[in-house]
Amino acid sequence: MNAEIFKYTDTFEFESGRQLEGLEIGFHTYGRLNKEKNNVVWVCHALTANSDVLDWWKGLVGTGFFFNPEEHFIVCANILGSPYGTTSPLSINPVTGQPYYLAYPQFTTRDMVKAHQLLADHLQISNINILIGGSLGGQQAMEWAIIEPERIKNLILIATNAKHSPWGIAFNESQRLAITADRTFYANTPDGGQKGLKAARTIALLSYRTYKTYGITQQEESDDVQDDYRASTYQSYQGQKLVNRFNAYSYWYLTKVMDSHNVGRGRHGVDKALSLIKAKTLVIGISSDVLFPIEEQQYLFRHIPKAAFAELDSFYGHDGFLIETEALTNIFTSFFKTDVKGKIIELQRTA
Ligand SMILES: CC(=O)SCCNC(=O)CCNC(=O)[C@H](O)C(C)(C)COP(=O)(O)OP(=O)(O)OC[C@H]1O[C@@H](n2cnc3c(N)ncnc32)[C@H](O)[C@@H]1OP(=O)(O)O
Ligand SMILES: N[C@@H](CCO)C(=O)O
Repeated sequence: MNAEIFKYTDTFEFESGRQLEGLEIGFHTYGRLNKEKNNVVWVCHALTANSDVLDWWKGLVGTGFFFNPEEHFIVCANILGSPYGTTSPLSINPVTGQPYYLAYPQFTTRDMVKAHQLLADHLQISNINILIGGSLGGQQAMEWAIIEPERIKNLILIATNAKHSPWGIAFNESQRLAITADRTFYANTPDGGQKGLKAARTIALLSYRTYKTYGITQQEESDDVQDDYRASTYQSYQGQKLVNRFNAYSYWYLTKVMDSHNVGRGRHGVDKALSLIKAKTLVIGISSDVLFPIEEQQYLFRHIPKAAFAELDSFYGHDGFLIETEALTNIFTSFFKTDVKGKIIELQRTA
């Protein structure tokens, strides 16, 4: 299903003060807004996904699943800078008549939320019953719950953090170094930096999965192999898979967005910012996540006023938030049955 496009006719101003004309936002909706306007589920997607959440979060979203279009009005918007319908570095700048590429303004998770707010207003959504996101999606959801505490009733934050860590920034910087080592990145063409992007994705994968994931899925069956290992072709395949559906410029900007994520900026610190959240909040950490270790979600749990916490015990690592839909469904079900503040939801074992 193609994304619908919302065209914003005013000038969009970024947190940095820079401006963009003719902002377009790609989005999907599923189901209908009910008469009481209280059935909205808003999904914030992560780094390279798109607004078709029914496609990439199968098992959680769709008829018969936890987020059910027959019951909920489900909305997902393609994030700023991403190439699935929203204005990105490959879009034409209406002022110059040329694609932006590296002239695209640098932006932040707060700018992403500002774009979501514009779309929510356009769709006449005044209240969001459940706002949910994992990873970069969780960073956006958290920002939104701080910026507009009254609009968000329930908040689900998965495998995410309040301030991007030096470790996460280092992973992103290594990926950008891979991209800029490919000099075609500076050519400003739609396929610029593709070899660099391929290498960058393989670096990222090492942070999304674990020693154990590779051990289980990429183990050689024979002791006699001396080259062309499964783990090697897997890396190469995954890098190319991203190149086939994404571009180096969007990737560059979106990794910078993650780096600058810090809910405490201009708000007297992270703890103070988190204390502003009014939503009933579920924080989920994944036991094997090396990119957003579980301590980061425990921190959120301790500082968000009405929070519950669940640990998802998965061998998939960070990407478990995209894969472990059955365990997530069980956790959500427990969470919505309780009103107890500070509850630790039973550990979910999947592997
Ligand atoms: C427009 C679009 O297409 S958007 C696509 C949606 N993407 C998103 O939403 C982004 C978020 N999603 C993701 O990051 C991923 O899809 C995840 C984490 C959910 C799952 O990752 P996957 O790559 O599907 O799973 P996994 O790591 O098991 O790899 C499976 C793939 O690697 C291939 N593979 C596995 N082992 C090897 C190997 N040794 N050598 C080469 N290829 C291999 C499989 O054949 C399979 O290929 P396919 O994707 O073409 O079917
Ligand atoms: N695998 C995810 C990033 C992990 O947060 C994506 O490609 O969007």
